[in-house]
Amino acid sequence: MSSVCVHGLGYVGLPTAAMLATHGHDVYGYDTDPVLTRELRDGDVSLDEPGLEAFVARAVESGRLRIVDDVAAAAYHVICVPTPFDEDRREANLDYVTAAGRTVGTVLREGDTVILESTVPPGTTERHLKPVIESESGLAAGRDFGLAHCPETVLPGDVIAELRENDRIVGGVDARSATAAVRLYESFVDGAIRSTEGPTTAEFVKLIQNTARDVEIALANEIARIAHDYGIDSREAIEMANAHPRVDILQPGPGVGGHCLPIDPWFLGADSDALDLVPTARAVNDGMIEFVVDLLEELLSDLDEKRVAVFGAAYKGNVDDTRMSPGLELVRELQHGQKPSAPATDGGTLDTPGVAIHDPHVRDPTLRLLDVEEAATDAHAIVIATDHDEFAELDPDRLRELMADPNVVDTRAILDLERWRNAGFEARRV
Ligand SMILES: NC(=O)C1=CN([C@@H]2O[C@H](COP(=O)(O)OP(=O)(O)OC[C@H]3O[C@@H](n4cnc5c(N)ncnc54)[C@H](O)[C@@H]3O)[C@@H](O)[C@H]2O)C=CC1
Ligand SMILES: CC(=O)N[C@@H]1[C@@H](OP(=O)(O)OP(=O)(O)OC[C@H]2O[C@@H](n3ccc(=O)[nH]c3=O)[C@H](O)[C@@H]2O)O[C@H](C(=O)O)[C@@H](O)[C@@H]1O
Repeated sequence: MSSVCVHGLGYVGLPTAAMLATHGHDVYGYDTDPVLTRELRDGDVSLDEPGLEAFVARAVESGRLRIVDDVAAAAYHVICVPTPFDEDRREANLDYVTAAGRTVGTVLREGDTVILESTVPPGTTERHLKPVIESESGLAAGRDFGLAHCPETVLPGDVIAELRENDRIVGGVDARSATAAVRLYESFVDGAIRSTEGPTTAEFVKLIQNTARDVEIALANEIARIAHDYGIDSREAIEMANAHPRVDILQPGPGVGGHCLPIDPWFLGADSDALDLVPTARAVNDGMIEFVVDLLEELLSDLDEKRVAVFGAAYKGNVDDTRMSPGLELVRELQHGQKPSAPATDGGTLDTPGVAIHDPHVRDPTLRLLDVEEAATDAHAIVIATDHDEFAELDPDRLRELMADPNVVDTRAILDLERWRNAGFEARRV
């Protein structure tokens, strides 16, 4: 077993650190956010991920996972820092990767191995991270220390199982780097571990996985819009089509959220002009908000002076992550559509009298989140924007009593619409 310093204790780094500790490694969990590290030392895991809090608590209690505020020297450094998309410059923001590389460089020793897990544009490990670490440490990648990219592929909502079960791809800057990185993953991964010819291929593979899913969802979304024009239920049509052994259409919805699928296609295009279908798919997915507004207008004819309750601020069901959430995008769209006389947003919060937001999973003080009944009171329509399990259990009879008008748009096909219609609702479904 080895010593490992995990850089970044978010959705990816925290479960990875706990997993490594569970498998006998001596792990230092390092994060630059002192509030987060203090909370973690107090046993407080704020991420809404099934089983994660207990998993981390066991790793900490075992003494093998130490949450630290100062970077520690270790045989392995695993970098799990954010790589957001810079909307203005239309490129990946690699500042966190640079900072992590510098920090690693201050404690790096000959024989150590550095692994970048963050999702990055092709070429980042070789052309960006390598020179940063080399100049800070005075050591050479491949000769003095190992350097590899091993993209993370866990699905939020099932992270602990997928960390163990998913196949992994490892791309080292040389064979020794790859061997060292593979050895670390072999200690806890049940899936296959494949080595690629260099880190750039590994970076590319990760990006085409997420791009493929984004494009496939775009097809489902376009089918939903076409089906609407024919008065056909797209969900039923898709289910029928998927009975064919070689057809597997995904589910339409209000668009694609999260901080991966909507941005990774742009990372893929960082150094290539060959993207054609991919940006079109992005536009189709982003355009679904407009379609949801169209469905609302079908029900309400005019959105002026109407109160809409958006149920679901998280980007998908049963998670608390609101990054690039279609539900919040819909809220913004509805706010912009309000008459100029309507009250402006409140100090940057997503809050106007005409739009109410409810989400039982999200705890975000910058959003004025209401409970179910407050959100529904005097509303002219409810939009189900996220497929949280709780929404399938909503009581249409009670909601009808509270609402100004009983209308519902179910963008996730999670409601029993017959029951809602029997309760007096006018309903639309994406
Ligand atoms: N969330 C997900 O489901 C998945 C994310 N990824 C990728 O993994 C990477 C990390 O994503 P998340 O864990 O979701 O991010 P996150 O935002 O949840 O966590 C990142 C953590 O890194 C910390 N940090 C920032 N700079 C640091 C530095 N220089 N040194 C140490 N810590 C630092 C932040 O304080 C934060 O706690 C991203 O590249 C993301 O695209 C890949 C697969 C799945
Ligand atoms: C190829 C793939 O499945 N990638 C995963 C993805 O996680 P993420 O939670 O973003 O994926 P997701 O469950 O497809 O959700 C993304 C978005 O797409 C929407 N969605 C998803 C499936 C579908 O049929 N229809 C649909 O509209 C979701 O509601 C959500 O808004 O991106 C993760 C990442 O890279 O961060 C990656 O680790 C995960 O394995």
